[in-house]
Amino acid sequence: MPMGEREPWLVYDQWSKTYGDLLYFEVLGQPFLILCSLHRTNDILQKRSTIYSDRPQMPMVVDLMGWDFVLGFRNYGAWWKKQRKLFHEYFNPSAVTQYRAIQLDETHDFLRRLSENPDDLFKHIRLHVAAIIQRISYGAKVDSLDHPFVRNAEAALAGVSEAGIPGRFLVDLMPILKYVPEWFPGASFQKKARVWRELNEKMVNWPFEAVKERMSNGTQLAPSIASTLIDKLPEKGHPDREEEENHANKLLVRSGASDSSNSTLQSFFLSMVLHPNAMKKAQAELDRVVGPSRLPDFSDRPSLPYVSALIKEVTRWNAGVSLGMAHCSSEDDEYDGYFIPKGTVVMGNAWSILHDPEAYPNPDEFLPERFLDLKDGQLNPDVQDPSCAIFGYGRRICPGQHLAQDTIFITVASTLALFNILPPLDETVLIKETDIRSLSSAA
Ligand code: HEM
Repeated sequence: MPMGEREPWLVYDQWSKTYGDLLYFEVLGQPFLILCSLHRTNDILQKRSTIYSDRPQMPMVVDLMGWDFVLGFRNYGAWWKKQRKLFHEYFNPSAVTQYRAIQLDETHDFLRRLSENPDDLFKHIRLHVAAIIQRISYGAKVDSLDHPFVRNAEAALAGVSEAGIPGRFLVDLMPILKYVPEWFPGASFQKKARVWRELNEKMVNWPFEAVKERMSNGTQLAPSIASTLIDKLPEKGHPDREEEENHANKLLVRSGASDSSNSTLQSFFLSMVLHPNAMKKAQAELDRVVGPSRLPDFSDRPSLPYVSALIKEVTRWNAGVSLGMAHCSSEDDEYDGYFIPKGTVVMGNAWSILHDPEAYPNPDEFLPERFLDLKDGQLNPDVQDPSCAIFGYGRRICPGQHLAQDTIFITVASTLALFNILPPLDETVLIKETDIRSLSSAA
């Protein structure tokens, strides 16, 4: 497959070297604007966020599959603002600290699974990320990918991943087709949309209804965001009850499903296989700070600058979400002498930003040290943090980033404290052998 199909950010990055950091083109009359530097994302998506915070039309995903309620796909407006505010209440930097005990506990389960069966690394990562988010959202302990909530959510998300590929369905290019009935010859996309919509509705309602039921029969033991939201709902029969409940169960959908923490953790394992020296330096720091008789905790984070630098370098070097989610302009605009029409699809190219040699000398090299002040070994605040691009931009910036950063930190630190990550012994798996280090009794 040519590079452009799988990795368009690399193509845009190459184009930007010839044509500049502002790329504009049209496909079948649809204008696209690709921003290939932090200067451009700041100017457009940040400083002009009042008109660059909408999402592009996606008739298949949004209208036919019913993803219109999901914060990430919702158009910029009153419903989105209310959801976003509610999301912030439960996922702001101080709110997420209350979930750390869950993250720690789930990380220890992850380590146990990894030591029992290292061949299933990718499955363990998926389960780990899903288990944390399900427990925080619904108070449900999930210990298998076969858990019905997880299976259903993964199937629903697989649908949205397929349908979200631009041009995959003709209806995205000709929205009028959304009115064609399912029985009409050639309208098989309607049947697919119906099946995915059903999975989707189940993903929204099923876990939330389960919490309601457990609360009413007194079996909801663990607190969760869902139970807090349900407690705060107006009394039954109150005129606002339906709308509030609607907001409450939709809030958890993005968080209840999988997220990009998955790809970041995969990228971490890959980076360690390719860069054993960086792994050894992080392990030496863990040995010094945490010692051999316990596993790392969140309180160790300030004393682990090399581990923090290594995590930043993992996200910079191989950014999993290089084009992020597309924004869309809601008004005509003029910028730097150029006219940008209303309805332009705008994307920040995180790859270009995170491989800018001005900000990161020798950008293709994996060098955690670039984030450290070499005089004292502490994190250097003057080096651009990769979170300026990996979590998106402006008003749409990822509201789950604080939770994600905690999950990544505790998983990486604990894994490095316990295991050596070795290269594959054959080409079918990423790591064939994990070598348990000195802490095997502590997990
Ligand atoms: C390493 C992990 C993660 C990465 C790299 C990541 C990255 C992103 C990116 C690039 C966007 C699009 C931002 C934009 O449009 O400019 C986004 C949106 C979003 N993310 Fe994350 N994310 C991560 C984890 C999470 C988690 C754990 C949650 C939930 C707890 C979450 C919830 C959301 C939501 C709700 C949106 C949509 C925001 C909106 O459209 O207003 N993310 N994320």
